[in-house]
Amino acid sequence: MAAIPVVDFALFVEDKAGPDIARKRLESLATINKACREFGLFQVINHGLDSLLLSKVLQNAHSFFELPLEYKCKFSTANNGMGFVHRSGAKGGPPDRKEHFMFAAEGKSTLWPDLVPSFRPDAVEVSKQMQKLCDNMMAILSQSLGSPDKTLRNCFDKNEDYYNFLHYPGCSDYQGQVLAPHQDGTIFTIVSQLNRVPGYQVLKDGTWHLVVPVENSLIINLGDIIQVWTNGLYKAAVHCVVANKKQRFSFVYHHVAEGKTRIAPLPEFVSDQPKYKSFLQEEYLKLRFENKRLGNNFEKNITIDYYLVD
Ligand SMILES: O=C(O)CCC(=O)C(=O)O
Ligand SMILES: [Fe+2]
Repeated sequence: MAAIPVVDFALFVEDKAGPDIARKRLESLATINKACREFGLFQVINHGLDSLLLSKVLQNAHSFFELPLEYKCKFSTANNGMGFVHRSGAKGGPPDRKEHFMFAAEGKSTLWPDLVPSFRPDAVEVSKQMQKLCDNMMAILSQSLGSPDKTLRNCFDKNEDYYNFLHYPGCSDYQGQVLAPHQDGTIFTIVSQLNRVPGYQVLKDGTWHLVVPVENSLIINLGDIIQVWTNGLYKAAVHCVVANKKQRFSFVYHHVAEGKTRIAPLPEFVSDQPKYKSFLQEEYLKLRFENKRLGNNFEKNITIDYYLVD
């Protein structure tokens, strides 16, 4: 089975020099390039996120999700997928066996659970650290494409990130998918498998690969927008979560360009014809959300293929 590469980010974030470091960086960039073309995904260690903070985030998520459903439902907003959502998934298809609590990273309007007082400060702090990692990651991904550091970052002015705490209850009598296969409508998504219970899988050449949680690692999962910018060179990861006997917690950070950003293939990645028409980020997210909510046909959820040039 093809292994999912684990990249040591210390090579990039630490201020070191020397021929050995330069060579290792080039090797890692080649590893990232291959993984992004084949899986749309890789793992990173030494990413700069505070591991103690992530263990507090896990504790907070644990404390919140074990509260009564009635209390958690006070944090449902129902209009844009933000807030608490008990079981989601496209109508007409099986519901996902999970609950989640989603926030806009700017954090303006979402209510915070008063019964878990550390939830908010810890989430705000981890989101700040994630933002820094996103900026570094954009530069590294650009380098991995053989382009200047700012190439991908110059595609948008501002970002509108959001993040999500997920809880998958343990399943003793079910072994299928608990989160349906999908690609994220993001630039990329960073996933922390908080309590290291396996479940996250990625699809490659028709086979699902389990992304085994490595201690203190994060999954970098490319989304549709990088796929469009690179005209299909880098893939958005097709991923799902499968059941585990143990309950599973994850923290997922979605790096997203501001709604008014126009998305189109970058000329440097188009040799013949652009594969995608241009569109607004907000238009795509709205289409995806409405399609999911109306769920007129489970098989026909809107994906990035909607913008393929005929
Ligand atoms: O919970 C996970 O590990 C993955 C969640 C996910 O794919 C998503 O929220 O888009
Ligand atoms: Fe996802």
